[in-house]
Amino acid sequence: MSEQVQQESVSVATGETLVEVNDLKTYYDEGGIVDSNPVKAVDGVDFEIKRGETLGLVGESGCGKTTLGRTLIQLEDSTSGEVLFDGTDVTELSGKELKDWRRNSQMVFQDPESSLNDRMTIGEIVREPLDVHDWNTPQERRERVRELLDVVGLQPQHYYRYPHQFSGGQRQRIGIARALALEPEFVVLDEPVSALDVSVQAQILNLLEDLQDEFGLTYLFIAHDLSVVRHICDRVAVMYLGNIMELGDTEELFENPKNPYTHSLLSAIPEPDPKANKERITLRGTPPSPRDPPKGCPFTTRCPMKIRPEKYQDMDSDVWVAIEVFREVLRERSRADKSLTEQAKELLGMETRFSDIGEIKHELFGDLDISGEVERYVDEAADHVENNDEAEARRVLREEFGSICDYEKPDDYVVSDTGRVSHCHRHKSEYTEPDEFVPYTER
Ligand SMILES: Nc1ncnc2c1ncn2[C@@H]1O[C@H](COP(=O)(O)OP(=O)(O)OP(=O)(O)O)[C@@H](O)[C@H]1O
Repeated sequence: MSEQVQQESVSVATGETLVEVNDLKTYYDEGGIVDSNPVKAVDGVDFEIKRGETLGLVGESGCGKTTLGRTLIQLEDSTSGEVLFDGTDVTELSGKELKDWRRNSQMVFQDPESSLNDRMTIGEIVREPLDVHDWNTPQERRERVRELLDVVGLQPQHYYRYPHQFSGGQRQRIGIARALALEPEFVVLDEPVSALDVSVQAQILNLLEDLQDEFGLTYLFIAHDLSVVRHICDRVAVMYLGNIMELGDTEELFENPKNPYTHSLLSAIPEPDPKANKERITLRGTPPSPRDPPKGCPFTTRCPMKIRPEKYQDMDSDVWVAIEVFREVLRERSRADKSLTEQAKELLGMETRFSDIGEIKHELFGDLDISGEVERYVDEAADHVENNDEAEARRVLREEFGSICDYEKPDDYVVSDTGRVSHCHRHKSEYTEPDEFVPYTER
């Protein structure tokens, strides 16, 4: 490690807020398609990142993690809301102010294979941000690059080599050196080790931890590998369909998840001890389209702990699950694009692949003992489907079987002494808490 870089290392007052995010939304509106809804990639999130901490961001593919990371550092324009860095709303910055601020926050990408320009030498790649920001003299820039190569464990003579001459782990070191060139305070690490061999992953994670201590960096660590997150993050945010469902201290959250979605996500981790008798929640179906998310809780269509309407509190779990699946099937059908042929067949009153609702009903309810009342609503919905009015079918079922989870967005509830928050109606005093509730699918 060079002298100069060591002198530049900083001590940070951990615990203070560096980034404050208020009701942030990032929608992608591709335009062009008439009446198409925007993709609500980030749909109203509130949280803070403390100076010097590593905040993990986890969730299934497509839930909005990368978009959120990119929006925080203004690589993506937000639709509304605030991103305050040290109190300044960076969504309001433009021109020179934005360019100056950008030095402060950088990103390391998942795939070191494609994120480095193969036609540039390593020296040029790492120097580029210094050139863009006209940092000091050309001589000092070259010096700085050599220091940075040293800092990330590469050799000064690598300056004139090209990315293809390096292994995946080394290329990620180059990406990290480049991100650190302008001495940022905040770095978004977007799946920084997912593309690497397991043996190399540990080296890069150690490097990131050392650099954090050395330079007082604050990280947003995006990942879908939960064991990596557990190892490296101080706190974790669990994201689903553009929302943060739970956020809190890593160990606490892994040991005792409070939100039904966190429960489901964690129960999917393979148990190292095969004898351990861990409950496994299998999530039904796929997340809804971010163009048309549920009106109430984002997780309502798949939640194994969904609140039932008062009237159906004592309903058999199998019947409840069948109704939920039936509703899901109808939603899925409305999502599937009907081909022009199918639309034509429908207009001509011919059979289409969308007309097998009787079979679906039989599959779901055939073996169950359902009450006359439930049967009436299911039949009514099926009739609407047969008459090509799927929207009406969904409405009938929503009105009868819908609950607060379908109609109202939950608040964020503080669920532990350390300030963990969870986004779920079950934290209201009148309902059973998620961690005391046996999922319907487990009964
Ligand atoms: N530039 C874009 N234009 C339109 N839609 C986009 C764009 N980028 C992302 N999306 C959509 O926004 C949603 C969130 O995507 P994002 O990449 O942020 O999710 P992610 O959680 O990072 O996924 P992954 O883990 O697969 O990287 C997805 O539905 C995605 O298809």
